Amino acid sequence: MPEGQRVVLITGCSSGIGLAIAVMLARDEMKRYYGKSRSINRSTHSSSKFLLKYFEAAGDAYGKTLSLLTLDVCSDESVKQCVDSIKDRHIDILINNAGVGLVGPVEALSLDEMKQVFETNFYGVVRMIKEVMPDMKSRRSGHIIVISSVLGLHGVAFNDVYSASKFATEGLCEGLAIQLMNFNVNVSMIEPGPVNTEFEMKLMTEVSKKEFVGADPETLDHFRTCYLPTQVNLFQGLGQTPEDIARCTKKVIESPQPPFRNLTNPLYTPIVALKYADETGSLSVHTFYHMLYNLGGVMHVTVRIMKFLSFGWLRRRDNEKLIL
Ligand SMILES: NC(=O)C1=CN([C@@H]2O[C@H](COP(=O)(O)OP(=O)(O)OC[C@H]3O[C@@H](n4cnc5c(N)ncnc54)[C@H](OP(=O)(O)O)[C@@H]3O)[C@@H](O)[C@H]2O)C=CC1
Ligand SMILES: CC1=C(/C=C/C(C)=C/C=C/C(C)=C/C=O)C(C)(C)CCC1
Repeated sequence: MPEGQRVVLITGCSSGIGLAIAVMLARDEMKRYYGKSRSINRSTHSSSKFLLKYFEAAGDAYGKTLSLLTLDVCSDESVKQCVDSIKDRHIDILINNAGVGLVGPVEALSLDEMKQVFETNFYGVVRMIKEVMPDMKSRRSGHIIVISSVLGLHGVAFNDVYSASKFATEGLCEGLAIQLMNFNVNVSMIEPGPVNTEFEMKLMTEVSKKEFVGADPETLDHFRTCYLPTQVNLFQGLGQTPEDIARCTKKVIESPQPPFRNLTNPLYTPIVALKYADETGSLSVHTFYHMLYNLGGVMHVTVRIMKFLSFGWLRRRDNEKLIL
């Protein structure tokens, strides 16, 4: 690896945001990054299909500034093997991106499903950090990045467990960010709203297969006729691309003083701000209730309201360029 290059380990690169970040860093025109990306983790995945997509996206960066490793963030052994396989275990930037979603009424979800979400989204991050952080501390240099979510900052109906896993990760990292300042190690959260990746498709496929036994008919009706159409409209109306998130992540990596919190979607910022505008929580709970149950059927109106609200917000931010 040439002098001055920084080693980046990104988890969950077979698709979406992880793949976009890996490709963007590997193609850095100044060749400042050498990427180690986690590849195939499960037998359910068609590895040849994935590799084809990966090679296509990486182009001639593959093998030069990008290579693939196998990693399952749910396995202690796999995490250790992956980090051990890197020369001198030297990782400058760890990007925790691997994650899974879960939607549906809580009473109809099994504890096993919930544990799997925490195993990946929370303990997966804990495992990676435990393996990489001690070396960063002793070198007194490093950057830990987590692809969190706006759902790590506020709850959304029927996303309760996914949101809880991201809140847990935010709590973990907020504490670490403070401790690690003594060791010159930075911690940054990237907090996207909806992003158009396979994530939503995977959720919708799961939903179509489930009967949600245990939920009463009224709740199930709210889920199917209010929530799901709202989610679809929101992804269409406000969804960012994985490349948008990759650009934001690269900007955070390259910042001399990387911020801890990084919302990626200015259109979504007012939604998050509601929570902080009223410390009792009533403002956000009541607003979300009305947006879902009274305006859900006309979600395009809600999206317009969100764009309108963010317009005032954006005028105060001189570096954003947005077409509404
Ligand atoms: N899409 C969205 O709207 C948003 C996504 N996020 C977050 O962004 C991150 C990336 O999601 P996104 O790109 O959208 O979704 P994708 O489903 O496209 O990508 C998720 C990636 O995580 C990998 N992964 C899942 N489980 C494991 C595991 N046990 N070990 C290693 N890798 C694993 C998947 O690999 P494989 O398929 O092989 O299992 C896949 O590469 C997630 O943390 C998600 O929570 C945050 C906000 C919004
Ligand atoms: C229903 C509903 C909402 C839905 C938000 C959603 C569905 C966000 C999804 C974010 C994702 C998928 C993040 C991934 O990490 C709003 C806008 C808060 C307004 C109130 C009603």
